[in-house]
Amino acid sequence: MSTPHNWTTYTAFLRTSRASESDLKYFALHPWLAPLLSPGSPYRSVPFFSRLEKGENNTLDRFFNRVINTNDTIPHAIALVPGDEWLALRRKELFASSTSSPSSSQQNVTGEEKEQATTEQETTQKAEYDFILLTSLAPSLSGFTDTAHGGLLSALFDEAMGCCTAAFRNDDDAVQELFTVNLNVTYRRPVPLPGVYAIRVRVEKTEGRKWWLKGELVGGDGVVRTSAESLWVAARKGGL
Ligand SMILES: CCCCCCCCCCCCCC(=O)SCCNC(=O)CCNC(=O)[C@H](O)C(C)(C)COP(=O)(O)OP(=O)(O)OC[C@H]1O[C@@H](n2cnc3c(N)ncnc32)[C@H](O)[C@@H]1OP(=O)(O)O
Repeated sequence: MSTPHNWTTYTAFLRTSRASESDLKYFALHPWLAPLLSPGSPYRSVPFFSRLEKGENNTLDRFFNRVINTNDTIPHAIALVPGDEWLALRRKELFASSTSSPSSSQQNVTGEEKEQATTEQETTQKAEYDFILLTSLAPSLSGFTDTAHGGLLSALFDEAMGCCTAAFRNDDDAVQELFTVNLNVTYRRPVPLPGVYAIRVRVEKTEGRKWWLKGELVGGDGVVRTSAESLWVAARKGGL
């Protein structure tokens, strides 16, 4: 077991963490990932939160941080997140008309503010996706021969989407924890093993306690092999 990561809040974790040199070196070997990892990229490379050890007495994320955190399952995984400025603009965009705004200061965005946000978007580096998971998938994740198991792919989408929603919640947030209530995965093409893949996800819209997300998995050939749509619901205030 590795040393537990010393995180306090997810926002602080995103701001202060950097993906490990060994993971970065590994993914940099794949030329198709260069635009995402280069200094000019709109994304920052951070550790994949779910993969971090949370401590012997903390059972959070055990599936991701222990069971499939091995050389013959997922040897390498990192997350790419947009810069703070772009995330702030996306927050404004997503919660402008929603009652599930992540903080009271972001509620009731006026037309003028929307216009300002649009101008800011033109000057801030645009990120097409809200969260990207780069992952290597090793042979022991097979269902059919040398092919990733569909259930594993669903779990990867679920986790990437969960991390994506977490980035939009502020630490002092009125929004409660979010849960997947529906995850619809379309298996378009087999996902060969071993391989390196990007799972890129985006929040499509929010409405009250409900958040809709979309995602797709691609490899170096750019073919969308799997896609997913999900609905997340924020727990009622005061807990479940
Ligand atoms: C430090 C932080 C770390 C951050 C890192 C994060 C990484 C995390 C990664 C984690 C990744 C792992 C993630 C996982 O694996 S999460 C594990 C899998 N998910 C669950 O276990 C969730 C189980 N479900 C529940 O507990 C309840 O349903 C909750 C509490 C979520 C809502 O129950 P609640 O009683 O409060 O709400 P409601 O029933 O009134 O519904 C509310 C609204 O939603 C609509 N609705 C509901 N269901 C569906 C449906 N299926 N299709 C369409 N619509 C649906 C419903 O009609 C209603 O709409 P409206 O009538 O209001 O219009």
